[in-house]
Amino acid sequence: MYRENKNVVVPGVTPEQFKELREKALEARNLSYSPYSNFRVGCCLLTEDGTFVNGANVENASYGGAICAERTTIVKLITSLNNPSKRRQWRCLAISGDSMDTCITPCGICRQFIREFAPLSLPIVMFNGDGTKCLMKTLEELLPLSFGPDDLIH
Ligand SMILES: O=c1ccn([C@H]2C[C@H](O)[C@@H](CO)O2)c(=O)[nH]1
Ligand SMILES: [Zn+2]
Repeated sequence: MYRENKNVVVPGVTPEQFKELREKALEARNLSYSPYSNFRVGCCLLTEDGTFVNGANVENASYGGAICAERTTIVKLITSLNNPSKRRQWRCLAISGDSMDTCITPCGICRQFIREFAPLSLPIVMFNGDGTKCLMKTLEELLPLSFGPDDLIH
């Protein structure tokens, strides 16, 4: 099920960019504020112009207020852009948890949040704790038959 990292080829992502995505997703866990779950998650998003945006999960004393690493990262990207046409120019999204055995996968809310901006073909790379294992799926594979902005046109 999991692939050896060295064999992973992500469409549209150079091997150098892949290494950087992995490093930044793992490193971003250090930014996590997760005193309630003690479950750190890091994320890194690569855009079409080669920009890397990172983020981590931010929890709250009112537990339901937690924001996942993926949504932190996406909100950082969207609110950093002056040019709205860049909002949808995503190349790859990578995430990492601390588990060495399993590769973390995005929750349902985050899958839908990614769906708002990314193409269905977006590669999503999911790493284990030290980046030696990873899973790669497209957004469409993680969120089949999805509902998105275009569906609101009536
Ligand atoms: O893909 C995931 C899954 C969980 N979390 C966070 C939310 C919460 O802070 C903690 C435990 O669910 O992990 C993420 O950031 N991303
Ligand atoms: Zn989530």
